[in-house]
Amino acid sequence: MSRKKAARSKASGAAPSAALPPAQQGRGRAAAPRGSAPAPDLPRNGGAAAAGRPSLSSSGEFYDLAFKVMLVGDSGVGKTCLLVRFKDGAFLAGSFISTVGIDFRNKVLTVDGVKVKLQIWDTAGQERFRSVTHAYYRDAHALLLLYDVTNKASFDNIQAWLTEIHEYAQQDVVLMLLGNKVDSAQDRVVKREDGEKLAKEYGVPFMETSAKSGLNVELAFTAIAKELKHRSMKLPNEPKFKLHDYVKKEVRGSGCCRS
Ligand SMILES: Nc1nc2c(ncn2[C@@H]2O[C@H](COP(=O)(O)OP(=O)(O)OP(=O)(O)O)[C@@H](O)[C@H]2O)c(=O)[nH]1
Ligand SMILES: [Mg+2]
Repeated sequence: MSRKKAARSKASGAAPSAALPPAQQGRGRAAAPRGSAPAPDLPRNGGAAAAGRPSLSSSGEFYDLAFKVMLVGDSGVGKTCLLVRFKDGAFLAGSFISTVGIDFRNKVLTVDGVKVKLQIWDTAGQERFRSVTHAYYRDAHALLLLYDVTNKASFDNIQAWLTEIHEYAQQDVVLMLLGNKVDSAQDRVVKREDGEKLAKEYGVPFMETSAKSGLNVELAFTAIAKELKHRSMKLPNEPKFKLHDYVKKEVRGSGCCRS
């Protein structure tokens, strides 16, 4: 199978739900040594509170399903800022503090009346932490792969990231490509059409985001949560959820600033 075809095949298939043990709730950081197994060990089968028994998150919120989402991409593309925007509704302005190792935050969303907890792992984009990141891929139910629209190299590296994802992530992982920092219109070097073309080539949903303005940030995580929820609890007579169609319908252009 060619790399492109292989990467494309990852975007399809069913992702199971997962229960998070209480120890993995809340916020955490783990800088695993080279090649070691990651701290979180989320079951890929079985589903959280699968038998209608909700679990309680560390913030006191009940949830029905829990999934692990990973943010990946070059250093500086805005992974940490995207997570902070989603979790806290704020933008981390000022000097850039590169992530060391790996960090996570939890957020519970309501998706079609179901409480879905996302445990979101923020990885370090720097090359020297790559082996740490590799160890976490296998437990991820979804991956948000980011590039920076003001940084051509980060876009050119997307193919290498997809190869890595193909190598280390589960075959049925939900994948989405995000072109971040669209608020910096004057510094843009990657056109939206180029992002769309690449995403189409690999068969993955795509949207442009801004951690600064909040554009499409909520949507990116909600779309992932919806896809994972639908894969794990398909109700009888419920129409099939189509992630690509949902993203196309809901996505906002960079001309406006709605989150
Ligand atoms: N204008 C603009 N700047 C952003 C945006 N997102 C992040 N930044 C800036 O980009 C820099 C890097 O952001 P981070 O979120 O720390 O980048 P990262 O991908 O987590 O980087 P690593 O932790 O090294 O992998 C910071 O100076 C942010 O303020 C955005 O949407 N718009
Ligand atoms: Mg970071």
